[in-house]
Amino acid sequence: MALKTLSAKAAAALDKELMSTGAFSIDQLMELAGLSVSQAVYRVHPIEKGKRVLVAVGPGNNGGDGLVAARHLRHYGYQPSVYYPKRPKNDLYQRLAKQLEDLNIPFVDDFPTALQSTDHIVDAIFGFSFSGEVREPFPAVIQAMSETKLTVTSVDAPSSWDIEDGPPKSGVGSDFHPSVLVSLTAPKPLVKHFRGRHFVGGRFVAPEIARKYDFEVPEYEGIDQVVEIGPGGQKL
Ligand SMILES: NC(=O)C1=CN([C@@H]2O[C@H](COP(=O)(O)OP(=O)(O)OC[C@H]3O[C@@H](n4cnc5c(N)ncnc54)[C@H](O)[C@@H]3O)[C@@H](O)[C@H]2O)[C@H](O)CC1
Ligand SMILES: [K+]
Repeated sequence: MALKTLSAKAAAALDKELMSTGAFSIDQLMELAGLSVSQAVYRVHPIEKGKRVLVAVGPGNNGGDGLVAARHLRHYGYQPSVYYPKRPKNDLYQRLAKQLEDLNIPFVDDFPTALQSTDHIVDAIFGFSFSGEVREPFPAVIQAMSETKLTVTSVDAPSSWDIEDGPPKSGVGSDFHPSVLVSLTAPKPLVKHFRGRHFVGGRFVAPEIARKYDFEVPEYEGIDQVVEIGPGGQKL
């Protein structure tokens, strides 16, 4: 039996509800989402496999999750670097970036070059609000992640994939198949096209809210912030 999926529309509505009637702030949700991502990276790519992690950060909250993950990874002993070409002026993102600067985490300008000297990649470019064709400057980044032999961990969605229909039929992203996916709160319909290691994270949903949105909160163990499930969302 597979976990129920959450459409892009339902995921956005859930986000809104958590931050209104749910009484969460975006900072809290993003902190827990990014913490989940850092734990998934620690599981699939323990430090002994190489400390360098390149985090590709997009302009929205998916990018924010990536910034948080980079901070936690640094505290675990990794050496993250961050590609962050479109920085919103919003106070939250500025604070997250400042926290990384204070940890001496380098910001890199050229993603394909930075990819030559890393051990692992985190794709935090786009999540459930992505639509249409990938706009500049991200096509070259998606292309580089499609071609690399390194493990790519995608946050919530492989960036460039349609949230309902998966990889584009042609062009940028059509051959992007990350090895790892961390679905936040619940898998999105695109997971039917995913073949790698799959985790669910975002351990902050009350049972009542999950019931309302018709998805299941997975059975997290102990203090874990992620649960590994099957590629298409099957329970393991
Ligand atoms: N409840 C949760 O699970 C939480 C999830 N979080 C994360 O938030 C993202 C969704 O964030 P949102 O800000 O709504 O959008 P995105 O980051 O997916 O992207 C929006 C961003 O991207 C630009 N954009 C859209 N399409 C394109 C395109 N074709 N080309 C270029 N740019 C594009 C758009 O303009 C915006 O700037 C979710 O997936 C989770 O990762 C929260 O962190 C916590 C709660
Ligand atoms: K992503």
